[in-house]
Amino acid sequence: MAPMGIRLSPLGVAVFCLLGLGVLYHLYSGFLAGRFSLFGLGGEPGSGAARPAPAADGGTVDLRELLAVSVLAAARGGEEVRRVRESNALHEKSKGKTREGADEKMTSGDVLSNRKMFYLLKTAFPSVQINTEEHVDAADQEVILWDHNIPEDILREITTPKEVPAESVTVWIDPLDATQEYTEDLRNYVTTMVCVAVNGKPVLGVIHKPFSEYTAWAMVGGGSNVKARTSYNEKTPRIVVSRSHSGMVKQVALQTFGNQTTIIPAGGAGYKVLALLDVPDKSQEKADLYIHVTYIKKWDICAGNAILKALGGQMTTLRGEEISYTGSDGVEGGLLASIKMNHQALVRKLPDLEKIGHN
Ligand SMILES: Nc1ncnc2c1ncn2[C@@H]1O[C@H](COP(=O)(O)O)[C@@H](OP(=O)(O)O)[C@H]1O
Ligand SMILES: [Mg+2]
Repeated sequence: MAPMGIRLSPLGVAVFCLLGLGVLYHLYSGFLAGRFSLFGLGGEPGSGAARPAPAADGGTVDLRELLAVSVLAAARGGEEVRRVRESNALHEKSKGKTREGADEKMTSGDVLSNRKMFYLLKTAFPSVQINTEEHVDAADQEVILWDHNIPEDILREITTPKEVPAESVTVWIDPLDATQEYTEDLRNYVTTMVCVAVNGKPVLGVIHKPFSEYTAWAMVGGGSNVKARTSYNEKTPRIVVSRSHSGMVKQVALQTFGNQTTIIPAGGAGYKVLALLDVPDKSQEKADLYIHVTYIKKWDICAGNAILKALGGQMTTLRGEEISYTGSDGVEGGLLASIKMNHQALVRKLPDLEKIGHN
């Protein structure tokens, strides 16, 4: 007999215990951990407290938080890129040669931007795989803390957290796209980029222009701060192509679309994707298609691929194959990027890369 005459039936006690166990399981499976980090309980803004360590199994990450950190990382990296350019202390080096024999350049802008971007993302999300264009010097670590602030425009577009398993995530960083043009002081082509792939599919993309301080971001199935233009010329498209790794791209473009087609040579894969979109930056040229025929790396293209995909466009190899953003760094089959067009019809028009000898 319980106090005050309340009788506890054995069945009631059993149901109560089962409910209690259910609640404990829910807590243990990380539900609250995700919510706590979302509301900043993992570290008060500016307190210097790091995000709580992930669960032993890697736990989950919130893609909305990852987007906020990616936008911040692209901007912080961009500050380094600008500072180095303005101080004129580029310390230009060659990392080696491309397959076509061009110098693969690296500058202090690439190295310092890489350090900021990598450590900002790594400190906020220690359990995710990060692939970056430049070597990360472990002896030169920097703990850069995220203040857990999610910018207003992201909160407005993406109204709920999006949790995914940490082990499904691959982050790709390009700390300075268009390094060749950076060394030539062609500042408008330069971008910093972050991309997040989930199970190899590009899901988040950030492209930042350090010299005009414009940032485009998008999440597939989430939202974006950039959109497609209202119309594109599919018949005689203006085609944006590489100015420093062009290979046979002009011949391919003219052969496919005829001599009336305008070719726009430009630096940077990030810049060329922005050329397809409705970007307010006045110095940004506009094009209808982006074609690349030589070898290229995943950090150069993943952010653009994610943004195009989020806005209903596509980036594929020239044969129309999807690109998987896990595993190896390189992409062999060239690139075709389009939006508001019949992408597969464009693929059918293009000649086979093998037949044109790759470059
Ligand atoms: N054939 C090739 N081999 C290696 N990297 C290439 C390449 N073609 C393009 N890229 C890289 O892709 C990015 C865009 O190229 P482009 O400006 O020629 O369109 C540049 O990145 P980085 O500047 O980050 O090195 C460039 O180095
Ligand atoms: Mg690059």
